[in-house]
Amino acid sequence: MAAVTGPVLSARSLYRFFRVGEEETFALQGVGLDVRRGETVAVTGPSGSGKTTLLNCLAGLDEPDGGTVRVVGERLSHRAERERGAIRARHIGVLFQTGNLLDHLTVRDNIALVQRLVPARARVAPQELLDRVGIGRRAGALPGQLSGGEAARAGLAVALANAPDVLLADEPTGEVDAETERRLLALLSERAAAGTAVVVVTHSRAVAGAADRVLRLRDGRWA
Ligand SMILES: Nc1ncnc2c1ncn2[C@@H]1O[C@H](COP(=O)(O)OP(=O)(O)OP(=O)(O)O)[C@@H](O)[C@H]1O
Repeated sequence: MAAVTGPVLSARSLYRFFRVGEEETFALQGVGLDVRRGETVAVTGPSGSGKTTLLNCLAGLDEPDGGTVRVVGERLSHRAERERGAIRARHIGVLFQTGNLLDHLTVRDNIALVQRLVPARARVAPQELLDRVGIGRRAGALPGQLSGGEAARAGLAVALANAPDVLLADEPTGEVDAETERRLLALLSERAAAGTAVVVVTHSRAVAGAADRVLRLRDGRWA
């Protein structure tokens, strides 16, 4: 792959609005963001300020109504869903609150499946990833057999399975205790040191404190 100079994740002037009946919500109103390799950006903001909408657009899971998203120099926005999916599989690890685990596969097989989607690259074996997030002993469990905190950690392991260029995480430490949060933060900073650009939506002071930059959204704009 050609060396990428400049930001590995770049968003320009993102707009997104939703209409439900007569009601219009302007969820994003001209948001831009550049994240470099190895950089960790924390996004905070009150409920309804647009954090999840922003992550969905950055992940190519949602199309902005205006603006562009580029990942590793490739345009992600305004192209077919199939193409977005291929770019996401190659470059982006996603951990959202809705979960990224398939219910009928064990935790270990969830990681193995994601790893089979893209050609081999420098990545960590499933068991080692699970050991790192502290749930190595639950590798053979089905997602439905995990506690909330264990499921969050399994989700992070899946998101990191392909050593992504970009990690997008929505409240990755929302349901874990302080000791587990420290462990997950150590893993995130290790991945960042290895070159991953990390964007994390969080209400946690510890997570925001560990980030290189903290950005605050309010009513769909940077505050
Ligand atoms: N699919 C949708 N249809 C209609 N409105 C939506 C949709 N998704 C988001 N919204 C609205 O857009 C605004 C931003 O929502 P978003 O989920 O991005 O906020 P958030 O900052 O992530 O909130 P929270 O911290 O509560 O998760 C909210 O007013 C929300 O109701």
